[in-house]
Amino acid sequence: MTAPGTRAEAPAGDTDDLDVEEALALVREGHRESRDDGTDDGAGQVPGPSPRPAGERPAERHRATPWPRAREIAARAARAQGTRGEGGAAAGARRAPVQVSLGDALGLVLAAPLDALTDLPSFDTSAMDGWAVAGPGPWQVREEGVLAGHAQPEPLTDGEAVRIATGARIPADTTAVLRSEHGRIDTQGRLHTTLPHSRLRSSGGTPMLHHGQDIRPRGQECRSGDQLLPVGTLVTPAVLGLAAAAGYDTVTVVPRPRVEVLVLGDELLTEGLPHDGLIRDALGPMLPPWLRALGADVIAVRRIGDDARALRKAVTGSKADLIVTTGGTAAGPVDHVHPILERIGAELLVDGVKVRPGHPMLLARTKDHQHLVGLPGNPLAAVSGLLTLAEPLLRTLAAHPAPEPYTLPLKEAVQGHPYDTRLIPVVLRGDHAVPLHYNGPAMLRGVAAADALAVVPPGGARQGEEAELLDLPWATAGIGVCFT
Ligand SMILES: Nc1nc2c(c(=O)[nH]1)N[C@H]1C(S)=C(S)[C@@H](COP(=O)(O)OP(=O)(O)OC[C@H]3O[C@@H](n4cnc5c(N)ncnc54)[C@H](O)[C@@H]3O)O[C@H]1N2
Ligand code: MOO
Repeated sequence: MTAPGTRAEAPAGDTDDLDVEEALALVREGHRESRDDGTDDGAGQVPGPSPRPAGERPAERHRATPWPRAREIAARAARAQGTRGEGGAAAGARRAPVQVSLGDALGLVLAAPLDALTDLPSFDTSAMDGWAVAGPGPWQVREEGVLAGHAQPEPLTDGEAVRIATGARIPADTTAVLRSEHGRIDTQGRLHTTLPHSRLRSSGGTPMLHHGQDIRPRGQECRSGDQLLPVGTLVTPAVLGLAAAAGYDTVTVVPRPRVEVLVLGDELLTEGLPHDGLIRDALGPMLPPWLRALGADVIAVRRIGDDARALRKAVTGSKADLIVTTGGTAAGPVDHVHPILERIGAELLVDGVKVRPGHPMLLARTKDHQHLVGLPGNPLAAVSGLLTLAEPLLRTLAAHPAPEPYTLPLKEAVQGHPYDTRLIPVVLRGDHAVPLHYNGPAMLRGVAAADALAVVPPGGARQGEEAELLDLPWATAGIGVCFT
């Protein structure tokens, strides 16, 4: 299969390729070989297989969910709201549909069909600038012309013409519109057609325009009440245009899922250079726009530190449909996410995923109509959790269709994890996915230059092997479109 969009069509050696080369050079610089002890830091291509990856608790392997299954669970979890248990019937109590103005509807999904509120066009309309004519020519031309937006003009009588603009109302008894480039007015003020004979129909030896030519009849596109678009349609700029043309001021849509981000960790700085063991918070700036690109309304970003009580209060007090936490998912002394979830009686739907990076990610139902995705603190592991758990869940909540899966051959072999799926940042060049370096769990350098993440199955992938790709939102939709 080929990648969607223009990337696959880019001919080798064009300027797009230069951009990609620059990106590749950037992320390849300083390339080091992977360590062979299985604790690769990701600066090299990929780690070698490791029989027991560092830091993994033995019990975790039993609990961890295979990566494809984790995505399915996340996608279904939002549908099963109101029903305890992961499977839950699709009794999906989604939030009630809302009416929003056209200006606020972009990127949302129609919750009611878009039925025409009027005929389109709503009156017989001239398709061209020229003359409305009645009967065969030549025609006597009226003094007053008809412009778009004007009142209904007087009916024409046979042998009469009136100057008319594109979009203007057609006078009653008009037989055709003669385009301005196809007419000539003689010295007596009579209009003649200059159309070549082959374009004319003969009627009783008199040349005639085709009946109805260049007239858009009322209801040509739709009649009032016709369904223009079904429930589930994504509101694009074209849908906004159609809705406006069909008489809508507001549309009924599935509301944006409300998301609250809780950033955990006492070691995080929000400005300046890292110092004294403190580091910059990379997730606070990254997650809100990324979540918005996934269709969410980010209602709050809170910094909780490593304070268990504050975390509990923030979770239990949240009005969001989805709470996203960062860090604190592992088993360290200040990793509070699991204990808090247990204490508040949350139901763990996914507790660890067989994916690298990001295996400690989790998904819980905190209460009816509310879920929590726990992203690991390592930044690329957090990206992995975002795409594995948050993206499918938000997609269901927002009623967005699942993207069509697609694959591309890998330009280079990628070593795999022995048991787990790997997600590797890639750039898409021509019809190949080129794996990027700096793909370690704590690194964003690779993904910041990437177009997509390649899904590498347990055991790895050979050079030329087709790999499933998860597009990054800005690589397909453009930065201006998707962050509304
Ligand atoms: N005993 C175990 N230790 C660890 C395991 C494990 O299974 N058992 N898993 C390792 C893996 S894999 C990951 S990933 C991390 C996940 O850890 P947490 O989710 O608990 O995250 P933290 O410990 O809070 O942080 C990990 C790492 O990431 C840095 N961090 C945290 N938040 C941010 C942020 N907003 N911006 C930038 N960097 C952040 C943090 O300083 C740590 O360096 O656990 C392993 N350990
Ligand atoms: O391997 Mo972790 O899941 O460092 O990201």
